[in-house]
Amino acid sequence: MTTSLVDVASSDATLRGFLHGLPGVDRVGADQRAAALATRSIKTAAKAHAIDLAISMVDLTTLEGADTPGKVRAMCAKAVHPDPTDPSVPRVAAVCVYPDLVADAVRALSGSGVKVASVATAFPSGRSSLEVKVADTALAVAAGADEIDMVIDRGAFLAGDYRTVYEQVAAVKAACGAAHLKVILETGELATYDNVRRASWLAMLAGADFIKTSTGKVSPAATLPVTLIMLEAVRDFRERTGRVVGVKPAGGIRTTKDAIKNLVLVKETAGEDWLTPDRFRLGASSLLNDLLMQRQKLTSGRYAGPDYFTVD
Ligand SMILES: O=C[C@H](O)COP(=O)(O)O
Repeated sequence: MTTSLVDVASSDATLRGFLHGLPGVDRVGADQRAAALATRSIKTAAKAHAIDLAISMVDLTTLEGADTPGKVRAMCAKAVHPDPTDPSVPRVAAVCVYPDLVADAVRALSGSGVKVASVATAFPSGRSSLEVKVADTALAVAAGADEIDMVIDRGAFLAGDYRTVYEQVAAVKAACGAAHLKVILETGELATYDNVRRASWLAMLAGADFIKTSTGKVSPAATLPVTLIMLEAVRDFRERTGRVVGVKPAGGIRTTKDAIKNLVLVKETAGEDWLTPDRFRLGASSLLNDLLMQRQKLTSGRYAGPDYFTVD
């Protein structure tokens, strides 16, 4: 990290000064650029490649109060072999579950190469003490989670208390040990694009390995302009510090078209370097089946019937 960025977090005033000194986001420009990139058409060969890449980037997610070990085991089987009749379909990147279901996912995925991600830190609201957030994280990691998806304290952020957010992210990062930390900004609650840029930098300064748009519980979730702003942030952060941070849009991504629009955005904003599951994920509970259906349509020329794939 350059000296200037190390110093940024040394006091409340320097942290605030740095975040408020970031260039403002041109709202109209960001909306227009995202909309223009979303209309790019891609050739059939590129589409086949994009679908497999998107499958390999999916964090297959279930975050419902009614989740059961059985549902998680079924999801894990699908994560490893998305289409059991076609071994050429790649596995997904990770499954994402509540902390109490991590052990079930770890058992079901043993040796598969699919990572286990767990939400933590009083997901989705983030309303608990730092002690509880750290314990929530430590328990998920002890149960075998490879990745932790934490939520920021939006109340503190919006009140301008950046120090609290910074310290919470840093403490949770320490509790992660070797596990990777994704920091959820919940952009639908951040009110402005400038805040999305500030929250992205704040999370990265505090140690995030990934920045993630949303919990999936708040609308709007992963919009293209917001993902664009976050991709610019990781690009600029690497330029400034040499450190690579990933991006995970999550929430409301349901179709192959949505996934491909995201991949175009990655290529045109952060660059091709980011087109890998180590640097880009798609958090989604019900995207995978559409990717599988479109993949089959490309290979066989026709769609499978609606009952062909198991329910996401
Ligand atoms: O982290 C992922 C999200 O919770 C998934 O949201 P979704 O159900 O809208 O796909």
